[in-house]
Amino acid sequence: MSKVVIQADDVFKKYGSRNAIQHLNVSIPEFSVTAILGPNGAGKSTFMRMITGMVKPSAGNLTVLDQTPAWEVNRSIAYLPDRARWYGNHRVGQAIEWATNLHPGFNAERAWELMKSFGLDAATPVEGMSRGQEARLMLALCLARDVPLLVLDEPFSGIDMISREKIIAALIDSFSERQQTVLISTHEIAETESLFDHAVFFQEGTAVLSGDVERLRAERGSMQNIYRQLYG
Ligand SMILES: Nc1ncnc2c1ncn2[C@@H]1O[C@H](COP(=O)(O)OP(=O)(O)OP(=O)(O)O)[C@@H](O)[C@H]1O
Repeated sequence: MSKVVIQADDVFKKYGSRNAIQHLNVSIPEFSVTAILGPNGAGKSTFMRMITGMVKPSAGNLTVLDQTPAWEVNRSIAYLPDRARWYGNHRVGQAIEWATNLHPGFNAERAWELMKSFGLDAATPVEGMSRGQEARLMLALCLARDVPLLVLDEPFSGIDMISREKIIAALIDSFSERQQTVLISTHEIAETESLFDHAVFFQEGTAVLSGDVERLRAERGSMQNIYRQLYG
C-alpha cells in the first residue's frame, strides 16, 4: 500500500447555505498521476483550492503532505489555478526569470526545455498570446517546479487538439521519470486517459467513485464509459 499524500475525511465546504463539497472522503496515493473528473459545478476546483489552503473546509479533516493546508505547505505545491494568467508586460524569458525568483524549487533549465517543446520562444510577449499559448506558458511554469505535489486545474483547456496530444505525450514521459504526485482536473477524458494511474470522480461535491485506473478499467471499461455510466 503506497503512502497517502492527500487525505480528506468527511470534508464539507459551504458557500452560504449551499454545499460545494459534502461528505468528501478521498485518499490520493503518493507518486500517482490522479485525474479529478466530474461535470461542471461538481466541486473539483473547490477541492483543489482547499488543498492549497485558499479555501478552508467548513467541517471535516483535510491533510496534505501530512499537514493541514496553509502557506507553509504551499512551498511544496505547484498549483495551476483554473484560467490562470501571467503578467501581460512580460516576455516568455522574463516569465522564467520571475518564476525562478518567485517559486521555491523552480528549475529554470527545465522551464526552457518545456517552453521549447511547447513551441514558445523567449522573445514572445505574453500580451497578445492566444488563450492556448498562455495556457502552455502557465503549464510549463508549473511543470518546471521540483516540488512533491503538482495541482493542475484544467491545464489543457484552450489548447488545440494536436498540441494537446503532444503535451500529453511529453507529460507521460516526464511524470514517469520524476518522483511527484500529480493531480489534474480535466474534461478531456478520452485524450488524457493514458496519463492517469488513479482517478476520482466527483458529483455534487462528493467522490462517487475513485481508485486505481487499471482496476477501474478492468471492472467497468474505459474512463469515458465510466464517465457516461456515472453522469449520462
Ligand atoms: N466562491 C464561491 N462562492 C459561491 N459559490 C461557489 C464559489 N466557488 C464555487 N462555488 C460553487 O460551488 C460549486 C462547485 O464549484 P467548482 O468550481 O468547485 O466546480 P467544478 O467541478 O470545478 O466545475 P467546472 O468543471 O465547471 O470547473 C458550484 O455550485 C459553484 O457555483
